[in-house]
Amino acid sequence: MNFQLALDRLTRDRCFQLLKETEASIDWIEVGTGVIKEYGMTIVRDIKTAYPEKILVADMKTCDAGQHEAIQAFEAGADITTVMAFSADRTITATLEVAKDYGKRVMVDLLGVTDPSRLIELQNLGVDLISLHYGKDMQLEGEMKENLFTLIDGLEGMEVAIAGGINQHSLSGLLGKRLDTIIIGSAITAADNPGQTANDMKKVVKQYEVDH
Ligand SMILES: O=C(CO)[C@H](O)[C@H](O)COP(=O)(O)O
Repeated sequence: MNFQLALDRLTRDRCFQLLKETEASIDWIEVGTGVIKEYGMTIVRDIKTAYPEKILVADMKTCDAGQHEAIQAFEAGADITTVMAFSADRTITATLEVAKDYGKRVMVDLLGVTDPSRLIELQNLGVDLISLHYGKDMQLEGEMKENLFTLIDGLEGMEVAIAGGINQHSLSGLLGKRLDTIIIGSAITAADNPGQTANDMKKVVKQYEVDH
């Protein structure tokens, strides 16, 4: 299972400091949407240059102009760019076409999607990587709900990531689910000791994998 660190609502210096502290525990680095809005594609480029061996996810949250934004992300060194599932099909296929040209990937963010039939449509469009997402603002109403998983009931042939307020307490409840990537942001980035927290959370995942 991949462990993805989401860098959100942080300064550039703090992003690099956090990466230094957590790099041994993380597999994928996500440059968060707000960080990209603040610093542009330069920070995606600079993080990829500093950590070329890590898979870099540019959380572009594209919802239109798919071709243009996918080119921006991949030219900056992203390995994966994100697109919103509610976008027009043409937006999604445009990003997939660019990803194919670059030999890169698209992660489709399911934020706001409640109808499982959209998953079938996405699969038919050629999507092979999705993220279940319980949004930052939704988190103000409580923790991620179990019904998020009904979207992927019986789904095969797609890699699944999950994000949304996952912390040390909720992590273990996710480990039995069919997940390929666990995305963790503030539980690590706002921790007193981010390096230790990332290490502890990664250990829980690794131990689960050894036991199952
Ligand atoms: O995409 C995001 C917000 O839109 C975040 O990257 C994702 O929610 C993970 O961060 P956190 O663990 O703090 O919720």
